[in-house]
Amino acid sequence: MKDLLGAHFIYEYENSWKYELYIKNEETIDYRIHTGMVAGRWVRDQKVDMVKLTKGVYKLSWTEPTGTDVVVELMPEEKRLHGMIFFPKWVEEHPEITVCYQNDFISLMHESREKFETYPKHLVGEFATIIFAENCGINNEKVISCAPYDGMIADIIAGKIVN
Ligand SMILES: C=Cc1ccc(O)c(OC)c1
Repeated sequence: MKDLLGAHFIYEYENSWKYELYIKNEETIDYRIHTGMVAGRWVRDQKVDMVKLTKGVYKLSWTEPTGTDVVVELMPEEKRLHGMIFFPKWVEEHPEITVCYQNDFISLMHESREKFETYPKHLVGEFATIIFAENCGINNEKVISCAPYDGMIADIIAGKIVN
């Protein structure tokens, strides 16, 4: 797992959704969603299950306060990953509720998952290409510390944002 800890990735799913992931430590991730169904959403301190499946292949699995479940299989050396997202029905119907800095809206997520429908779930499984990778060290609170904005990925790739 050592090689993965502190990793900061930006990747594009084959459906064009662009996500940013920071592996803060062995049990925690931060992330930002730049484009796609819930573009603008960002999250810190999501607890995850992290395992190394074999050399160069890692699996991250977690369940979110919205009720969304996610499994991401990372193959950093191939610059590839596969993500499987299990959205409750309500997130597909009201994605805008989840577009926020979630840490400030945990009770709204919990209320919404009770108020609206869970089933049938909306599954999105896609491969993605890793377009940016660096290591920012573990427990770096600066990596994901503001909302995503248009052009942010270009700024990060250009080295205009230093953590
Ligand atoms: C729903 C969250 C979610 C889904 C897919 C991802 O690759 C991800 O990375 C941080 C997060």
